[in-house]
Amino acid sequence: MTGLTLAVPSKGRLEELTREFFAGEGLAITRPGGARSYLGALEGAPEVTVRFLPAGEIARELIRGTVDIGVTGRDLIHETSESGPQAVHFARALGFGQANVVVAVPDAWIDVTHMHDLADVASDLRSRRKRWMRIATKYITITRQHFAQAGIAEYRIVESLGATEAAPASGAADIIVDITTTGSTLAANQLRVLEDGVLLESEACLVVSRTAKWGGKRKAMLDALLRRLGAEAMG
Ligand SMILES: Nc1ncnc2c1ncn2[C@@H]1O[C@H](COP(=O)(O)OP(=O)(O)OP(=O)(O)O)[C@@H](O)[C@H]1O
Ligand SMILES: O=P(O)(O)OC[C@H]1O[C@H](OP(=O)(O)OP(=O)(O)O)[C@H](O)[C@@H]1O
Repeated sequence: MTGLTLAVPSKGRLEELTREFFAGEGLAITRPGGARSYLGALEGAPEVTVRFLPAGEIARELIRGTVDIGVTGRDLIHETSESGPQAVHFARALGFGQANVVVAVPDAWIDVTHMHDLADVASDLRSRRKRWMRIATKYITITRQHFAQAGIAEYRIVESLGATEAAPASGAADIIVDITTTGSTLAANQLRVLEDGVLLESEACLVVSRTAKWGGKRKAMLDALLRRLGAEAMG
């Protein structure tokens, strides 16, 4: 395989803005097979094959080395695997898709303002109520990593794939780890971000796989493409 594979979001909030980014750099994405086709091209860069994939799949394939370059959220690289960030090179932040992964607690927990307060809540629940503190999230890897760093081990994750903010009020969990942009969903559900509760600041990025095979002419092609896209070379 001598050409380069570029994966771009096939749907969701990053799709349109990714298309605008490439067009703005003079390398418009084309989809000769029509809207339902999963293969495309970059106008003016015939060495590149475009693949249309969901953002989460792009993160997985970049880490595995089965696509060379991709556009996905920084959070999805961190969430896919703890070693994900080492398997890729973040070549350029794209200025859209901004969101923070945060720890939020019910507004009513007035004494709980920092991560270290959660450690107290967790051990209190264990010793007095004989149960674990429950965290609703779809960000399991990021939650485990940051709670371990904060020295908090007494909790259980309740996996939540949608409407995570509803979990504390419904009794499905005590607190949440989720993404927020404007904060309005958290506020509408009477939840508050801890003062040191921003676990990750994310945005859409142009990402290069370090685990792909970079022999032969492919590294030179990559360097040239990154230059055209105003992105940082992979060292
Ligand atoms: N308000 C937001 N809520 C969720 N994700 C957001 C938000 N703002 C930006 N993002 C980013 O968008 C990316 C998620 O895109 P993705 O296409 O997987 O999800 P989506 O647009 O919600 O579609 P779906 O959930 O239907 O798969 C993540 O990198 C995430 O950080
Ligand atoms: O801080 P805010 O600006 O309120 O945005 C945050 C919310 O937006 C996203 O949900 P969305 O409604 O897009 O649904 P989805 O996660 O299922 O795509 C995210 O999961 C949060 O619930």
